[in-house]
Amino acid sequence: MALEILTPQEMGRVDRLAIKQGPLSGIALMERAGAAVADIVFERFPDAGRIDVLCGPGNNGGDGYVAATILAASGYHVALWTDGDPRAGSDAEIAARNCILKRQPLEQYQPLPGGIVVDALYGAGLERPLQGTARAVAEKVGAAGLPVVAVDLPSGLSGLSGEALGTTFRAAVTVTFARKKPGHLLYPGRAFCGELVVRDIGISDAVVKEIGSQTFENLPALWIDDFPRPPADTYKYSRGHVGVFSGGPAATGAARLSAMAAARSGAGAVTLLSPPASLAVNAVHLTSIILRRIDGPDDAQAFLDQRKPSALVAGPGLGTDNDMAALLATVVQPASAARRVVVLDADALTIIAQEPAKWFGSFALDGAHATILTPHEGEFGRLFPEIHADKSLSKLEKARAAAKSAHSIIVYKGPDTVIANPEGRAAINSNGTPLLATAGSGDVLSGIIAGLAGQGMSPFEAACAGAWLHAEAAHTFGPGLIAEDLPSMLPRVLTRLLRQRAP
Ligand SMILES: NC(=O)C1=CN([C@@H]2O[C@H](COP(=O)(O)OP(=O)(O)OC[C@H]3O[C@@H](n4cnc5c(N)ncnc54)[C@H](OP(=O)(O)O)[C@@H]3O)[C@@H](O)[C@H]2O)[C@@H](O)CC1
Ligand SMILES: [K+]
Repeated sequence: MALEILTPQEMGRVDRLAIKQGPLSGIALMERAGAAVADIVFERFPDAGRIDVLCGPGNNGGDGYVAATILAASGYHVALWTDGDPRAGSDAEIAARNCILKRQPLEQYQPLPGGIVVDALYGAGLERPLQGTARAVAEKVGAAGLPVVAVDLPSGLSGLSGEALGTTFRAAVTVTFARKKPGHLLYPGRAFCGELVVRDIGISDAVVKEIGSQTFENLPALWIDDFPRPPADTYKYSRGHVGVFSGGPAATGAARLSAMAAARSGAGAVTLLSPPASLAVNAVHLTSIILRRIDGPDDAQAFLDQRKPSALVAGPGLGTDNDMAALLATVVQPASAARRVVVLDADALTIIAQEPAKWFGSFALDGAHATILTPHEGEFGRLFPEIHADKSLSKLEKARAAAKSAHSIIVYKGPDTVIANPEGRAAINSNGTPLLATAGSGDVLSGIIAGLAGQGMSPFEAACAGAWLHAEAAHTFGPGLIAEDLPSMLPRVLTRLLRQRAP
């Protein structure tokens, strides 16, 4: 499965390399791209009374000329509207020359009921907000509510960031070529794209590989080979031992959600580390989860030394007072011998945000240990205020910059969660659901990630798999979901996932 995500710039390099290596020329690729667009119109709108194809001056417009020619030859009533002439010497100029339809000036276009619009104004080359006629037409089409088939990207949308640069077409279907672009998966771009279809236009996987993209769609193929597979002779502690820190008696539920999620993810043993005041309430609610009293950093250290947990979760319901900061300092120090992954969320992130430089300096990431931070939007802003405020960076680039500066894996949560490591590898999650916007959902995610990392999955892969499983569990439960339901959905999701895996 093709997992790479290409920035518009990388896609340009892929196009050029494919053309250079052959056998397909630029115009041959464009003919395939235009044909793919026409195909989607046939499939999705077989009864369209009228098709208005809007062509810009670049190669995106070139795809439009090709699609218009094919649609007209197939008997559709097609009208062609152009915003200037195609650039001289471009493949679009060849496509326009081969198009027998009469060109009409875009400023004369008026949306008509019953029609559909093919938006081939701007694609990967869009560099600034739509202006003048293009902008007015985008507004008119939006107001008329006509179905739009966008070529490569809805015009007005940044393929790099998913931001609307200004007025933007809103597509029912977007047809892109070879690979997805970040703007197709990052919000608000994902919403502007409607249904996203990726079509092969004859660019080989080898050419894409040569570009060396470090961004991937977060699908099981990205991490399934590293997914925990316990050997037949395993025992509970060799299946991973996760420690989860509980806070005071008023907020114990969050840590229990994490603990249960770690257990349901396959960790062989999970210990809830509880302050004395919370022992009774935690005990009432726990059965298979081990409960251990932790009265300050020395007890925490003793647990780490004796039990050598392979993963820890700290933050959910932890509290933010000085005692908890001292406890956290013990938790995050690199383990000397044991391999350990520490997942930090919620209150732990609040503590860290008070002195980020100090904490980030102590986060090890050397293959044996790793720190994984799972901030939502607000937490990300407090942890990384400068990166967060930098309007020139996309969410993807922000996650990467944060991972580098914090020496950590970052799970930048949201409807388009981005997972990044300090070396620049990143994945964009594409199965998010609004069902996950519910209290306690993040605590479950931390637990799943720790559960997987605790079983020996590489930390970046564990973070990616955790984000995917979390959303999949929500989809599986459906409406009415509360965080408690997520761990109990995991067995079903895992069964489905592992059934697909090759033996
Ligand atoms: N053979 C190939 O390579 C293949 C390419 N393919 C297709 O090509 C598309 C990329 O083509 P592209 O690079 O020509 O970019 P495109 O989006 O058409 O913009 C063109 C120019 O418009 C300008 N401009 C920018 N913003 C503007 C604005 N707001 N308002 C006004 N003008 C604006 C800017 O030029 P400038 O005015 O700055 O000189 C920019 O360079 C890609 O999306 C895919 O559909 C496929 O067919 C596969 C084969
Ligand atoms: K477009």
